[in-house]
Amino acid sequence: MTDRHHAVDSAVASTADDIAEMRTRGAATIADAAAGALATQAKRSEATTEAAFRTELRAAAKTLYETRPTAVSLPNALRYVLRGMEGATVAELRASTIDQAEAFQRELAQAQSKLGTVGSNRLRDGDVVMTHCHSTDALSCVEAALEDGKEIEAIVKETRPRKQGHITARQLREWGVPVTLVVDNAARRYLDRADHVLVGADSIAADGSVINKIGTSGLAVNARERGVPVMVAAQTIKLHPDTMTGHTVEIEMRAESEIVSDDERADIDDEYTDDGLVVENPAFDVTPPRYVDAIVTERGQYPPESIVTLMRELFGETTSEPWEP
Ligand SMILES: O=P(O)(O)OC[C@H]1O[C@H](OP(=O)(O)O)[C@H](O)[C@@H]1O
Repeated sequence: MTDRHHAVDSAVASTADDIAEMRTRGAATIADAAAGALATQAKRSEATTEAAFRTELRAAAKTLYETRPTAVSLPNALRYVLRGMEGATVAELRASTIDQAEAFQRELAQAQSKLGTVGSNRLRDGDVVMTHCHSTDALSCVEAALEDGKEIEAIVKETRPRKQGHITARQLREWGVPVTLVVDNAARRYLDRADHVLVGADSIAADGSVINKIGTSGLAVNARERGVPVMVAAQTIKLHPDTMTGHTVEIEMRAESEIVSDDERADIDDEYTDDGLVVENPAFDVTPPRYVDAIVTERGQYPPESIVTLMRELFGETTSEPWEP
């Protein structure tokens, strides 16, 4: 273990593990957990100098950052908290970091609720929404519509391989929403009954492309062909500032064991010695802006092509790694 790893609190390491293993998942939830972990690091730090405290917090941020690559809400959360780390003494640094993390978590919750209000204005009484994966931002739009007294129904895609659609279905049922759960391959057939496709996002690129759970792009193309509008619910924490300077968003490749067991693999091809059978498991895909009707944020709704103006306003032109001063 390096000194850097020694400095990272065990609670931070455990939060990082939870994110990597998807026990904590969903872009907004990951951001909230990461900010909370930095606050914990600040609270528990035994650093005696300002420099040591800063080093510890940056090491904690790096540990959290290295868990999953696609949802930009994670580095955006880390950057937000570390930028608020101010003071000339350890006590001041500790207090400012904790305050900033708590402010971040408060703003995250408020943003989601504001976004929900904006998104719910697009939903009419009696509408049917088709969902993909589980997005708290997308669900906040349904929740706000229900609070307005609108009746909403849902067609929920299962979302292989991890079946986050079950989480969506459970939440919607708790709210009393009639749910039809379908396998992913049934989506096109059920689009005939849908008034909206409603999904979240892990990252939004400067050109308005939406990076979300694998299968979103195919759904959006089918929805366009069927004339069903596609609404993406994404707080501004999902805007990916690096894409303004030409960077692309890394798509996470997850373990093949999420798709096939060892036995299933051996059943297909038991020749482990060659590379004849390759199993790939990308967690996300990219939906081009022309298939998206609106990106709904806490700052209002945007056509995807104009999201870059909001991105520039919020993040400026340049970015750095979250732990860089
Ligand atoms: O922030 P909220 O809207 O909750 O979720 C946003 C997105 O995060 C999820 O990723 P995963 O399940 O962590 O791979 C889904 O792709 C979902 O659309």
